[in-house]
Amino acid sequence: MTNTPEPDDLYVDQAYDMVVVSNRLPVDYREAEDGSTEWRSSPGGLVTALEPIMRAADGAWVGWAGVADREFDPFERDGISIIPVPLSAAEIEDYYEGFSNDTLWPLYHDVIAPPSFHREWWEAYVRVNRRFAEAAARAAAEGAVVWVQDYQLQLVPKMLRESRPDLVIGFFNHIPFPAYGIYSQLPWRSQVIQGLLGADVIGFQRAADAGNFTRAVRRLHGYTTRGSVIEVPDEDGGVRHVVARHFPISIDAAGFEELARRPEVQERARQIREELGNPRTIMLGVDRLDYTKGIRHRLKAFGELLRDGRISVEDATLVQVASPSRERVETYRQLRDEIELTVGRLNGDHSTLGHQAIAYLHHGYPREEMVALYLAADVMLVTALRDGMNLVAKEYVACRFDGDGVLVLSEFTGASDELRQAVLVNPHDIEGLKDAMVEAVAMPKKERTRRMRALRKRVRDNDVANWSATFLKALTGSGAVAAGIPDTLSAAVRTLAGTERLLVALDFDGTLAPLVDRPEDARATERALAAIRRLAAIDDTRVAIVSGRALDSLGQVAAAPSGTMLSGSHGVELKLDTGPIQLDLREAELANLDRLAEIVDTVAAGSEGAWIERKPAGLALHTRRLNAADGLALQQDARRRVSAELLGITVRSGKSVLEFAVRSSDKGESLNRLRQHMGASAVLYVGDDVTDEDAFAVLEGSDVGVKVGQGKSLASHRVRSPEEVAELLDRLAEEREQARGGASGWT
Ligand SMILES: O=P(O)(O)OC[C@H]1O[C@H](O[C@H]2O[C@H](CO)[C@@H](O)[C@H](O)[C@H]2O)[C@H](O)[C@@H](O)[C@@H]1O
Ligand SMILES: O=c1ccn([C@@H]2O[C@H](COP(=O)(O)OP(=O)(O)O)[C@@H](O)[C@H]2O)c(=O)[nH]1
Repeated sequence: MTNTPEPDDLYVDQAYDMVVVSNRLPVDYREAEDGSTEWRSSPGGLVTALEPIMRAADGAWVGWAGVADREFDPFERDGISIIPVPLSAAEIEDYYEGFSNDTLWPLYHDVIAPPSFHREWWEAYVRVNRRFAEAAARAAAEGAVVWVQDYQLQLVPKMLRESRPDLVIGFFNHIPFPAYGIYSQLPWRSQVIQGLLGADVIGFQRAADAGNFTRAVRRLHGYTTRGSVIEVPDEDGGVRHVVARHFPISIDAAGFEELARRPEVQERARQIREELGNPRTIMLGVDRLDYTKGIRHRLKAFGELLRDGRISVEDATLVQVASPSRERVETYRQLRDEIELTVGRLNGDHSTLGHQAIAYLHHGYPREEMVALYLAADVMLVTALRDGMNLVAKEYVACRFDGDGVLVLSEFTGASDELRQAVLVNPHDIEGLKDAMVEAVAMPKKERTRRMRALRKRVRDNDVANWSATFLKALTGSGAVAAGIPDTLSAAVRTLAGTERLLVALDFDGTLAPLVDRPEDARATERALAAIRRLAAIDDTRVAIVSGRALDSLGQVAAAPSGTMLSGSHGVELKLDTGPIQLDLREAELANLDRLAEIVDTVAAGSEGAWIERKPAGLALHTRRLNAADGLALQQDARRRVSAELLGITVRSGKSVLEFAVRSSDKGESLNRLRQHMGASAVLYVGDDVTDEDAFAVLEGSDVGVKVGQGKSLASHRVRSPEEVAELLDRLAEEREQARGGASGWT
C-alpha cells in the first residue's frame, strides 16, 4: 500500500492477506449540528485492543462507520485500510440495537436485563451478517486470514466458509458465552452455533466461556468434543477440527505506561486532584453506561458508606465516568435516568460546598485524559455484574508505574481470572463490596505496592500483542518451521528446569520416533532415549510417554527406562508405578468392540494397503500406505458405516489414521492424571499430531508446550522434527542436572 492511497487502490478485490471484520470500525463518523463532520475514535474495548495490531499488520478492517444510510469509500487512517459497510436506519434498529444489543447482549450477560426475541430482528441480523461476509470475502486475498470479531457477527464464519473455502477463518467473542440453560432460550440457538463453527478457531475470554460453548455444541448437535477440539462433520462425510478455547484479551501495556510517564499527563493528574479539592482518596469508576457494569451497585455501596460515616466527603470523592452508549435502546435510557437520579440524591445528601461526594461525567474521554484519571485515582472500582474482560482494569494497572493504587475488581469480569492480586469482590454482596472499598482506602503502602507489582507483571506478560500473536498462531500454524531450537524455547526450557517437580510428557510416533510405514518398526532416536535416561535419573523429575498406541504396542517399541510412565490408547490405558491400570470393559462396550471390528474389517478388506491396529478399547484404521485421496475415501466410508450402526463410539482422526474407541479419553485427560499422580509443579509436553492438541489445551501457568512440525496448534513453541526433539530433551537434561546439582539415582 502507498502512503496516500486512492479509494480504488484500497478496494482492489482480494488484495489483503489479513482482514479484520467487526461491527464497529475504529472510527465513527460524526456530524455536528452546525453541519461540520469528523471521524472520531469509537467507544469500547474491542477497538482499543485491535487498533495496535491492525496498524502493524497492513491489513484491512471491515466494519460499520456508526451512522445510518451513508456509503463511504474505503480510506486509510493511521496506517489502517478501512472498508466501511453501510447500514440503513432500519437495520441499525433491528440488527444493532435490536438483535445485537437487546437480544444477544443481555442473554450472553446472564440475563441481567431481560432479552427480547423478535423474528424481524433475527432476519435483519442474518441479512447484515451476510453483507459483512460479502465485504470480507471481497477484500480477502486467496488463502488470507479473516478474523471476525464479536457477537454481532456470529453467522459470518459459516457464510465466509461457504463462499470462500480457501480462507483461514478465526472468530473472537469479546463478551461472555453463557451456560447452556441460558443460551438455550435463544430461538435461533442452532443457527448461531453453526455460524460460529464455520471458523477454524473460536476464541473466548475465559476458559468457562469456551466450556459453555463446547457444551452447547454437544447438547445441540451431538458433535464429538475432546478438550478444546470439536469435530465438525463436513458434507463429504469427513470432519473438520475446530478449536474453541480461551485467549484472554489485553491492552498495549507499554503504550499506556509511556503515556502515564509523560510529564504533561502527570501534571493533568495533579490538576484533576486539585480541581476535586484535594481529597485524601479519589475513587474512580470508568464504564460505558451499561447495566452490565454494576454502576448502581457501586453507587449504592458508596452511598451507604457515606451514610454510615465509614467514609466522609472530606476523605473520599468518587469520580464516575459513564460514557454514553447505545442511547436508543430503552434499557440503556432507563439506566441513565436511574443512575443520574441516584447521583443527584447522593450529592444532595452528602456533598458540601467544598467537597463533592460524586463527580459524575457523562462523556467519552480521549486516552490521555483516561490515563491522567487513572494516575489521579487511589482506588479503581470495577464492579461489573458480568463483563467479557474489562480492559479498564488492565489499563489502570498498566499506568501505575509508581507501584501505587488499589484495584477493586469484580470476580465476574474476565480480567479477574488473571488479576488475582486485586481486591476481588462479588458486587451483588453490597456489605462485602463496602468492606472491600474501605479495605482499599485503608490499605498500607507496602501491601499496595506488593499487589500492584504482581498485577503489573501479569498485564505486561500478556499484552495485546501477545494475545493476537497467540490467537493467530493457533489459527494459522507457523508456516515452515526452522531447524534448531528457537531462542524463546531455550529460555522457556531454562526456566522449566528450575521447577520443583518436573513432568516431561512426550508423544511417541512423530515426536520421539520418526514416522515409518510399519508401526512395529518405529523407534525413538538414540539421542532422545539417552536424554530420557538422564532425565529419569534426576530427583523430582518424571518422564511419561503419552501415545495413541495400545499400551502393549507402546511397551514393545518405546524402550523407555524403568520408571517411565506410559499412557496408551489416548489415555484409556495407563501404566504408572504399580503396573497397568486394569481396563474392565462393560458388556455393552465389549459388544460394541466386536461389531466395530467387523465393520472396519469389512471396509479395510476392500483396499490393499490399509491395515487395522487392534487396541483394548478400540481400533485404528491406518491408511498411510494409500495415496491421500484413496486413504480419505476409505476413512470416510468407515466413519459412515460405524456411525450408521453404533452409538457412543469416539472417532478421532490423526495423520493417515482414523481411530475408533468404545471408551473415550484423550491425551489432555491423560496428562492431567499424570500431573496429579506425580504432583508436578510444571510440565513439558511435546507432540506432533492433532490428538496432541488435547494435551496442549490443558497446559497452564509455567508449563511448556512444543509442537513438532507445521499445522494449527495451541502449543506456544515449535520444533521441526524428532531430531530437534532429541536436542531439546538433551538441553533440558543438562539444565535440570545443573539446577538440581547433578543426577541422583531415581530409576
Ligand atoms: O460498539 P458498542 O455497541 O458501542 O459497544 C462497545 C464495545 O463493547 C463491548 O466490549 C467488549 O470487548 C472488550 C474487549 O474485548 C471487553 O473488555 C469487554 O468486556 C466487552 O464488553 C463489545 O463486545 C464490543 O463489540 C463493542 O464494540
Ligand atoms: O471515556 C472513556 C471511557 C472508556 N474508554 C475506553 O473504552 C474501553 C472500555 O473497554 P472495556 O473492556 O473496559 O469495556 P467495554 O466498553 O468494551 O465493554 C477502554 O479501553 C477505555 O479506556 C475511553 O477511551 N474513554
